[in-house]
Amino acid sequence: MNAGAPVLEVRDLTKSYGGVRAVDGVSFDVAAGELLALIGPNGAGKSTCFNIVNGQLRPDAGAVRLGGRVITGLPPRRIAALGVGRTFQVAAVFGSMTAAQNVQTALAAARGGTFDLWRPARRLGREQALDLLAQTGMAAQADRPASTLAYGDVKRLELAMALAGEPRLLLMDEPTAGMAGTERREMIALVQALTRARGLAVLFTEHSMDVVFGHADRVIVLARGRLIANGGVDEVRRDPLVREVYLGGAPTEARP
Ligand SMILES: Nc1ncnc2c1ncn2[C@@H]1O[C@H](COP(=O)(O)OP(=O)(O)OP(=O)(O)O)[C@@H](O)[C@H]1O
Repeated sequence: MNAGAPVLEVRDLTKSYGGVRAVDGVSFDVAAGELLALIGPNGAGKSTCFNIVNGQLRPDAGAVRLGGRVITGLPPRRIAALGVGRTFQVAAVFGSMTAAQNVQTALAAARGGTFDLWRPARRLGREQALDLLAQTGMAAQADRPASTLAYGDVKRLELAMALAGEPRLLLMDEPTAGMAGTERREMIALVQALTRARGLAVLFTEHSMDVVFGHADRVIVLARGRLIANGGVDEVRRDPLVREVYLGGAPTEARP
């Protein structure tokens, strides 16, 4: 990695679906240890940006660099192996496996193998899995089948699984979706603590504005595929254009 280079550099990304320009000349960076929120109205282009960064979609133009290296157009598995993890709005875990076995599966996948419940190898990675579960507040749930876990715990498990790949960059689709009050605040505080402790770069989408403005280090705002703001929490919250198109507040001034 280049000394001082951001973990993620997105430059002039453009992607159209037929006549719809879903992402239009978008550029931003994410640094190590930074929690960056990507917000915008429905259809603004957030998922399209995520899918380009992790290789599920090819942009029409523009570049994505990870640690200074161009990764645009590489297949998703390759990009994951280079250190890009992702968690989804609807968690993807195996319900019949325990929490620990789910993390062991993720550890095995990160090493390019498979986890076999029925062979002696089933203890492989258990200690490391337990460590990751402890880091996400799930130590007491390690041996429970994932199907019996509370919703918030499934999201914590998914986070432990994402960390199994030792990502440098973690993309999180609405990490607190479906959670209320205290659980939501605890989840984002956990993500924030892991970001700091591991020097992770985290890019997350989120519809809860209390989560975004209470915890993000910086906020970028998309509207109809264009980046309309990029700055600190207070700066973005006060931005008249952001208020007009997204936050629903009265615009205080027009922009050229
Ligand atoms: N596969 C597709 N085919 C055609 N149009 C698409 C496709 N995927 C997305 N779009 C369009 O591209 C635009 C951006 O969509 P995208 O899903 O990236 O936005 P988003 O900000 O993630 O929205 P949401 O918050 O609703 O998930 C929208 O107008 C959407 O209808």
